[in-house]
Amino acid sequence: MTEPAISFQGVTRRYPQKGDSEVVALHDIWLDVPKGAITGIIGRSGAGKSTLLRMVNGLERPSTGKVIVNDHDVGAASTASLRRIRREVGMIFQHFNLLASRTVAENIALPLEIAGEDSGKIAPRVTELIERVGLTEQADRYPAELSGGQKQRVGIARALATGPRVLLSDEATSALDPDTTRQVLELLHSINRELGLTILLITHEMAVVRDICTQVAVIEAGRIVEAGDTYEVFSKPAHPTTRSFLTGVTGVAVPQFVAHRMQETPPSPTAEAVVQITFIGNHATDPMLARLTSERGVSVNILAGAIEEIGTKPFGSLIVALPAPRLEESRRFLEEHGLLTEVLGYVG
Ligand SMILES: Nc1ncnc2c1ncn2[C@@H]1O[C@H](COP(=O)(O)OP(=O)(O)OP(=O)(O)O)[C@@H](O)[C@H]1O
Repeated sequence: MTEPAISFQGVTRRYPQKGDSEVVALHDIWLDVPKGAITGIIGRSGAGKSTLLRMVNGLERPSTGKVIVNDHDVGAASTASLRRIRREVGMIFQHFNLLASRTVAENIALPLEIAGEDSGKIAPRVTELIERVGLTEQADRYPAELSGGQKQRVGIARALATGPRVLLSDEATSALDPDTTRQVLELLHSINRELGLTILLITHEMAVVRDICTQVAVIEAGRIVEAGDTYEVFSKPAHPTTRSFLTGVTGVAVPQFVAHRMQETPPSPTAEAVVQITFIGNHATDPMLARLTSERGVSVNILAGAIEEIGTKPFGSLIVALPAPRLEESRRFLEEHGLLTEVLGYVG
């Protein structure tokens, strides 16, 4: 691998609490973020995502270990070199963090003013950035007059103003509706491609990872539990946390007529188990379900399903009902053939 853009080397972050106790927000993190890629860090609330991201621009410092960004040791940087590093690392936020009293153009100009850029150079640079994010008509509007998606475009243009090599994204689409989310992710993707910018984003949504990340790291209780190429991790998720993020990602739901009857344990000896089956790549479910019936004599009832793509590769989910007494045997059969299964409940 070529030199990584960001390298976490044995990073631990402790927060002292009252008395002798402490919170260990990050525990011995080793992670390389490749140059020019889009890397996603996914984890539940409190897993340590923000702490990890904030290490990259020096808003947090490691208690032990090193964070190397474009060859700078950020944790050990002086205030002056931290200022230089921050020019190379842009950041966008869930709630945009725009100044309400400044127009779109003035918000985007701000980092250039702070960096002491010549005033003659600021206006053309701002125009170029506004064009890049598609806000030419909104240049003189104030944040309150913009939609959420437009506000995030201003955030992106502002983060790009000083020509960073790395862009950090802190849940940048969490406050947006699905259509706007898709547009903002497409913009990030095109910036990554056209400027060769390294993007490191944190999210709690696997759909964001599926849509634009080529690399993913799963974080749980301050530890990286799984990391690698997105498609590889999606194809062979080893950790239960990764699997639970994956089974939720297709948005396939149990139909209402089943959902309202579902229970946590089998209500009768003839009950059926409702199972979500997730499949990736070339594992076609149809033959596997047909084989479960023909070879094992298990009848399978399909309740819902959808197929999507990661990059150009298929990724799908089915919800089926099958006889509860045959559940464990059926799950083993499907999992041995590369499908993921999760029991959602039982119906009588
Ligand atoms: N300044 C702080 N002082 C004490 N504890 C902190 C501090 N910042 C974070 N923590 C703790 O560290 C852990 C990780 O927090 P962090 O904000 O990094 O998680 P997260 O994955 O970003 O969560 P969320 O998605 O909810 O933002 C949590 O247990 C949190 O309470």
